[in-house]
Amino acid sequence: MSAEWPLRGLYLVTPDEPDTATLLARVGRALAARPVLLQYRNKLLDAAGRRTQAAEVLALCRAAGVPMVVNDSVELALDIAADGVHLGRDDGDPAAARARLGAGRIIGVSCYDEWARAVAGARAGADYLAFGAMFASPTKPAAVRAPLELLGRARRELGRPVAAIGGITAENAAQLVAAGADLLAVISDVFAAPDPAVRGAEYAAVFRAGPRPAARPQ
Ligand SMILES: Cc1ncc(COP(=O)(O)OP(=O)(O)O)c(N)n1
Ligand SMILES: Cc1ncsc1CCOP(=O)(O)O
Ligand SMILES: [Mg+2]
Repeated sequence: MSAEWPLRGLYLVTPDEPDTATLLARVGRALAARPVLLQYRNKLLDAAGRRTQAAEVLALCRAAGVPMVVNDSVELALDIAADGVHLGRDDGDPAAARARLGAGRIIGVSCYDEWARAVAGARAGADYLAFGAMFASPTKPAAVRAPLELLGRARRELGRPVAAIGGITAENAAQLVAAGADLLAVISDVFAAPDPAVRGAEYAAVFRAGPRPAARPQ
């Protein structure tokens, strides 16, 4: 499936949940919040376990009409026919990923706090550029922190949707959208909530108040 363009809204990223039934129940609730994108991410399971979970989460996303990208692995994205991939600095070259995945799939690139990575990611054909951690992250406490100003600069100068990640909550989300974030990538605040559907739905109001969407890259 193709993503609604421009990409703008809640971007859910799955937690490291080893029990697949538990994960699927949480993802099912979270999808009711109507995220614009979901990333399957698991840093604990082996490759076979990740493949099983990713394929099942993808089936839920398809039923909900939500595009799903896979963290770290172009191979896994191709294997399960996911909608794309998210790549960090250790996950391979975005231009090579584009050559393998073709034009229609989504490629997201981690830029951390580095402007040069964002410029290179845009040149390589990334569909969105991700910055962060914006706040202290319960999931990744050692993640480098990125300044808020990078969001607006990337939005103005690079013509790609800008994702913010790291420690985002429904309470601190508005300042990120006001600063230029198109996508808010969230793990704990939604998936650790008593009901991910209720918590996820709290993000919608933040986007209604934010700046206009970035133009689609050519
Ligand atoms: C939307 C989004 N932004 C950043 C990341 C982090 O990617 P990476 O640096 O490769 O770290 P891991 O997620 O692989 O631990 C992300 N996954 N998603
Ligand atoms: C993958 C990643 N990269 C930077 S922070 C982070 C984790 C975000 O999770 P949370 O929303 O729980 O802070
Ligand atoms: Mg990675």
